[in-house]
Amino acid sequence: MRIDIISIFPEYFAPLDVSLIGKARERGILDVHLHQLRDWAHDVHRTVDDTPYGGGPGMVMKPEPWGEAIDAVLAADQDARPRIIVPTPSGVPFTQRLAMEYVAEPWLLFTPARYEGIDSRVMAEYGSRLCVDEVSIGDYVLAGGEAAVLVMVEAVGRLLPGVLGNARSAVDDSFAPGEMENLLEGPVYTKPPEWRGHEVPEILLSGHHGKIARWRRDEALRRTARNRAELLAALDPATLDKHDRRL
Ligand SMILES: CN1CCC[C@H](Cn2ccc3ccc(-c4n[nH]c(N)c4C#N)cc32)C1
Repeated sequence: MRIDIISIFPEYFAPLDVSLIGKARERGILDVHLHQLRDWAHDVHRTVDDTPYGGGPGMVMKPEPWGEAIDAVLAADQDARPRIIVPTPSGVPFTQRLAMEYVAEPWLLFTPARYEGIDSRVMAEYGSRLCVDEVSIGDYVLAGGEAAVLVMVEAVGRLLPGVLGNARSAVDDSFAPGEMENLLEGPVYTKPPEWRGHEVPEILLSGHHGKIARWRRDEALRRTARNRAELLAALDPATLDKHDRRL
C-alpha cells in the first residue's frame, strides 16, 4: 500500500517512523510519502490561507497550492488513482468497517487541513474523477487534520497482511465485522497470577478453552453494556444465545 500525506506540518508524522507502522515501512509493506503543502505556494511568504468569502472567523486554505500539490501526487503514478481522504469534523464517522475498506485500497492520499479547512472547490475538482471521502474520527473539534491522519493510518496500517504479529488479533478486534462487531473487548491479564492482592480470574488459568471463550464473551457483553450500551441495541439478535440474554 502507498500512502501520501500533504500537510503544512509534515513533521507531525514522525510517529509513522516508529513501532508497528515504522516496521511495516521498513519491510516494504507500507510506502509513506510526506509532502509540504507550502512547496506549492509560490509567493515569498509561501501563503496557503486567506480570509473567507462571506466573512466569518478564521482563515480558509487557498485552492491553488492544494490543486498543484494534489496534481503533483497524482503524477507520481499515472496508471493508478488514489482514494482521497479529507479529515474534517463534518465527515462520515471513521469506523473499523471503514478502516477495513481502506486497507483494500492500493493507494490512499490524505489531505489534512488547518485553519477552517480547504476551499471547497478543491474537492469538488477532484471529486468529479476520483473517490473523495470526508471523514471524521469523532465528535469533538481538533485544531487540524494531522492527528486524525495518524489515527487512520495506524488503524488501516495494522490491518495490512503481515503487520500484526498474530493475524487473528485483527479479526478479534472490537468493532470488527462479525462476532465482535458492536462489542467491546473484555479485560486482559498476564503474569504474575497474583499482584497486590489482585488475582487473575480462575477460569483463565483452567486451560478450558470453551469456558474461557464463554467467559470472555460474557465480559465483553458486560463492558459493552457498561460503557457503550447503545451498541447492544445494534447487536444482531441472532448472535445472542440464551446465555447472553441472561446477562
Ligand atoms: C472551528 N473550526 C471548525 C472546523 C475545523 C477547524 C479545525 N480543523 C481544520 C482542519 C481540520 C481537520 C479535521 C478536524 C477534526 N476535528 N475533529 C475531528 N474529528 C476532525 C477530523 N477528522 C479539524 C480541523 C476548527
